Amino acid sequence: MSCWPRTALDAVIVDLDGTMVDTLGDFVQALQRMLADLPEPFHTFTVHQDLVEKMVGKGSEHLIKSLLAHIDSAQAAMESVALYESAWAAYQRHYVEVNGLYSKVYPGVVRGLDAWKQQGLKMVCVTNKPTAFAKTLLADKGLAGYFSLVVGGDAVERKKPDPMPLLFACEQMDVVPARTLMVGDSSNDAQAARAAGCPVLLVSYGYNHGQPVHAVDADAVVDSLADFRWA
Ligand SMILES: O=C(O)COP(=O)(O)O
Ligand SMILES: [Mg+2]
Repeated sequence: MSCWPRTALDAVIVDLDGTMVDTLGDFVQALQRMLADLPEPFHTFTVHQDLVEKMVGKGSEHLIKSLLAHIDSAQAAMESVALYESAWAAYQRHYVEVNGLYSKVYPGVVRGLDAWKQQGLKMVCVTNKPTAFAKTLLADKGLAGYFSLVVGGDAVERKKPDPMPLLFACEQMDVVPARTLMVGDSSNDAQAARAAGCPVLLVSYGYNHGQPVHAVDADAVVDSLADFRWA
């Protein structure tokens, strides 16, 4: 259970993948189709959801590189630039096709967002997903209207766990980090929040690199955004 005094917060920053939308299915599909465009041994590798769950969260570049290295680290290292460039281009192409089709909004998300909106809190989405993919997904899932801004992984120079995207979001909302709650699902979100000086609330159901989220330094953990309560 989380309890913040209403007077303590002016804004909320909400993470996307693993917090609002379960997107593992989209990632699996895009990665599987990307591999089909690459030579062996990548071509025939089968992508499983539990593998992707451990690799997701640090942006598309990291996800693609982690998967290629997992399949064949020696070859991935040897052909790194050319292999990565064709993988990246294929991934972008396929992700556009699958974005939102194999994903769903987690239970409690709409209730949680509605409650914050009704309280008049400013709301921004900060995700490591590329901005264009994030905006399309939020619109597709009926969540775009909650956010005055979407800061994707390509919007500023550094991604979470760096505090830069959170500080940028606070600047844009004209709020101070200490009065801005970061809501996320992983240590990336928590570390970025701590470094920016934001309080942090984590959800228990997302992707924390395959690690238990309760071990992460956070102010509170909830099983659903609908469980958020004011003190
Ligand atoms: O694309 C990713 O790496 C996931 O992004 P998010 O958890 O920051 O939304
Ligand atoms: Mg996330």
